[in-house]
Amino acid sequence: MTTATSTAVISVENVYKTFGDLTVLDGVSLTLHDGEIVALLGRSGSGKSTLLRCLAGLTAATSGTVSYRGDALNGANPGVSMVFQSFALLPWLTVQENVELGLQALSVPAAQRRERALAALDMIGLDGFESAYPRELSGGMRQRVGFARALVVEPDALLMDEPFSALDVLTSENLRAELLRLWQDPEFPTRTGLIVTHNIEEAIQLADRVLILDSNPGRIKGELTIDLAHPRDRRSPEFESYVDTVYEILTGHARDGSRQTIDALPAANTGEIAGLIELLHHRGGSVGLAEIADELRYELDDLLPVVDAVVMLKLALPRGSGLQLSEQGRRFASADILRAKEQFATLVVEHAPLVRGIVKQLRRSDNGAVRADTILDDLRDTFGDASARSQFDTAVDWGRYSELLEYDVGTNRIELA
Ligand SMILES: Nc1ncnc2c1ncn2[C@@H]1O[C@H](COP(=O)(O)OP(=O)(O)OP(=O)(O)O)[C@@H](O)[C@H]1O
Repeated sequence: MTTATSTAVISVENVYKTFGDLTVLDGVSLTLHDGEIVALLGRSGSGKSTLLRCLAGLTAATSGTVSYRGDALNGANPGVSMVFQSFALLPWLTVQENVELGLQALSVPAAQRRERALAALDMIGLDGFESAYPRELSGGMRQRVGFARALVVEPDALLMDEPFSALDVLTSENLRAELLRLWQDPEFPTRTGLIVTHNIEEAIQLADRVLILDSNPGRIKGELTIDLAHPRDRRSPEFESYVDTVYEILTGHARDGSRQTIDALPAANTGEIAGLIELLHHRGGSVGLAEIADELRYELDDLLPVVDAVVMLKLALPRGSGLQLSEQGRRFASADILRAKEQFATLVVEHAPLVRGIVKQLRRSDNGAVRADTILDDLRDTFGDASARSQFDTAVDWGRYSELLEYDVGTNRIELA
């Protein structure tokens, strides 16, 4: 991995991508330079995979341009290979045949295909597994095949969509380290890479530059150059300080008001919310998010909705890269269960317009009850099919806990508690 030069391998200029009414990418621009590894971080649904597919030319942007070495793409990007979270191997082909596939598409003669596939398998530590079938291999070995298949064509740039997230911690650690070793070898032909990940530490460990994507709609929210020599020590204060900075950017609340779903409930249940407040209370009221994630072994996508929820309900306030318990939060943590529920009800009515709206609807109805389907349909109109169910589940959970409402699955009715 060398210092990035200014030669652009892939450029994305002002790309918009919509699916029907949903704007997934909203004017995204980025350049992938020769010789650099870039990590793309963002919450679930922020459009990371969509952006990666635009770079690969697998999805056309609704507007804006994607160029490979100066030429605007019109179809698949000829300079890239991809590695997927799901490995995407063909189960009826051997390891060797899977790796040869990419070369077949390039019409490389059979003898050369065989030779190059063997060399790629050797390089990635799969020597001896040529005739195995994917089902005979562990997840880590299968992903090695995924890497060998992508690298055998010696692509200009490697695009990776969460390549390690289906692997256990040790296996992914091991494969990441090997990939870094390959990248540091000056003979390694693929010099440029983009990796989509949920994992902040993974991003900082691998990348020269980390881009943070905002959601609803997806925009580049922040960028961080990682100025640390390899191998990078996760426990070093410099590494930890980069982790904190990423959290700060990810949870930053300086938005320009264009969020479509400003009233959406974060997908956090009341058990998690109470648990986080308890943890903050035990820690004297203030904790860094990196520390919380570490302690709870929470992935980014587990932690951020709970953080959003406690901030939304004003139980805690964002403070730099951490959280600070509010006066309300302190009272909530010290209260007995009955008082805690009462307080939660007040906060929900005050700060969660969606739950407040449902309670109002129940009060306006003749008998204090509404069919759950009616509420789900309303949520579909506002949030779309994909998010309506999770909004419903969260609203019901918050409403039940605070004893504002009851939900009977049998009769499909929601009613005032
Ligand atoms: N082909 C499609 N048709 C309709 N909506 C889509 C399509 N592909 C993606 N989306 C929507 O676009 C949004 C962004 O999806 P995308 O997979 O790019 O996000 P992501 O950041 O990669 O998410 P994750 O981290 O969960 O993989 C989501 O709301 C998703 O439902």
